[in-house]
Amino acid sequence: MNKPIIALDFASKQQVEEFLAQFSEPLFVKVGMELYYQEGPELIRYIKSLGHEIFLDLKLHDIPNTVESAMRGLSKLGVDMVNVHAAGGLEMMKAAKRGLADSDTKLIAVTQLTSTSEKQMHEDQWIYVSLEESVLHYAKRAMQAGLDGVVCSVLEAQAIRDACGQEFLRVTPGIRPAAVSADDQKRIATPAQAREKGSSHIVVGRAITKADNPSESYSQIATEWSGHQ
Ligand SMILES: O=c1ccn([C@@H]2O[C@H](COP(=O)(O)O)[C@@H](O)[C@H]2O)c(=O)[nH]1
Repeated sequence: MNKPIIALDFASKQQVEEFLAQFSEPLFVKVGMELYYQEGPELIRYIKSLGHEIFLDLKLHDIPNTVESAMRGLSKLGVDMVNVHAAGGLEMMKAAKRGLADSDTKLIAVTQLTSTSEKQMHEDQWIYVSLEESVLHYAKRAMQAGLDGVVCSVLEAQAIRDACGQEFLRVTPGIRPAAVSADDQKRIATPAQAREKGSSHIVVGRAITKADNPSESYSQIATEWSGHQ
């Protein structure tokens, strides 16, 4: 079972240091826009030096040439996973993959953000199919482009596994243990539901980072996710 991915949604390296000091084991962490835009590649090198795996969640979405060049730069960081928006299209996703050609970094595509409801998708994007159909369409395009998987919610993970196979990654944020607030997330599920419904990875931020005891919260989530309760 893959480790839960902890979203390090912090504003500074100091906050990251204080947070990571509470853990004694190697972790799988996610660095997103908030942290990377403030601390940059140096922070990635620091986290790697501690022995943690890294998902660099920058969600690239631009013309193919720009994305390919950006990915070529990111490939030098030696992170474990990066991503693009599937809405950027097949050619953009293929370009992103070309940019990573000389690295082992896995490339996944965001389908529909877990903060998006079906109603919002209709109103904001004018995509008039069901949310699951839209996510499945993006997943199939990502597979066609040669990507390693997608970011989706737990609610679509099983359908993607059925359509794209077990090896195609289903990385699922929007994870909320029972009784934890949904915040801005719309398509949420518990760690146990993620396991039952076919997620390959779960991404957890505030339920751990804002907990009174983050390492205890992490252990409880990891236990529920693994099914060894
Ligand atoms: O569809 C998506 C894609 C990325 N995210 C990111 O995951 C974490 C979730 O944080 P929580 O505090 O557990 O809600 C956050 O970094 C998002 O940028 C996502 O939520 N949904």
